[in-house]
Amino acid sequence: MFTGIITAIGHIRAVHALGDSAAHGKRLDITTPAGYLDDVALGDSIALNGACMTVTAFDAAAAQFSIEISAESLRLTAGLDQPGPVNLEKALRAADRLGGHIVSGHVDGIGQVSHFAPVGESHELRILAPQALAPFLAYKGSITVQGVSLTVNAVRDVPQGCEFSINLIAHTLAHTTLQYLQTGSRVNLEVDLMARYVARMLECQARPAAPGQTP
Ligand SMILES: Cc1cc2nc3c(=O)[nH]c(=O)nc-3n(C[C@H](O)[C@H](O)[C@H](O)CO)c2cc1C
Ligand SMILES: Nc1c(NC[C@H](O)[C@H](O)[C@H](O)CO)[nH]c(=O)[nH]c1=O
Repeated sequence: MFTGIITAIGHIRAVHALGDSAAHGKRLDITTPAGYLDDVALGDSIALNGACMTVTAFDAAAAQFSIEISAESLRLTAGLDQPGPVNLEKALRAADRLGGHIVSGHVDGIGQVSHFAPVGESHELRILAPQALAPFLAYKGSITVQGVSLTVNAVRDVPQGCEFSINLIAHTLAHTTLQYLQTGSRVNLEVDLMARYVARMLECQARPAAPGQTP
């Protein structure tokens, strides 16, 4: 479990093939700010751009850790197959403040930036999401973009899917990789857990109960 409050920007320094075909995953070597791994142990979960990964090796003194990403996870996520900056979040501890919203670390879909420009003292970010995620996007609902917990300010259905808009404050840009986004950038999306349950309840209510089924 995560909250979507990014705690550091790391860097994917090396991407190693774990086999010689597309069915194989990759090992990523990631560096972090000094001290970031001091409370991390082998097997801990760290989200990379919103995708939960398991620490398979680490050197806290060198501020470096490795994860293995499966071919399946590579297929379902964006940007984790190449060197570059990544948003990092360690898994939630019971005593932590829930500053964002509840995030599982399972990427639900890949969106594409359709607009990113300054507006007043902040920035407007618009993202085109796949049609399958449209039922989970709502005005003032929560969404995770590249692992960052954000508030949806507008949603509209378009022929290619569902476009939503977010207001990004300077603090969020400065502390996340969202500062590097451009029109056309692909981003990992995770929809709000509550929206997922509401959609499922509505789906079940619309269906007649099976014979012998009790409420
Ligand atoms: C606790 C947890 C740990 C995970 N660890 C890994 C991992 O080490 N490697 C991987 O390829 N996928 C892992 N996943 C799955 C990965 O996050 C998922 O495939 C993508 O987010 C796409 O939905 C993990 C998921 C969770 C919830
Ligand atoms: N909800 C919005 C946020 N939230 C704060 C960020 O999640 C946080 O700054 C980031 O994870 C770094 O720690 N920020 C926005 O700019 N816009 C929102 O709607």
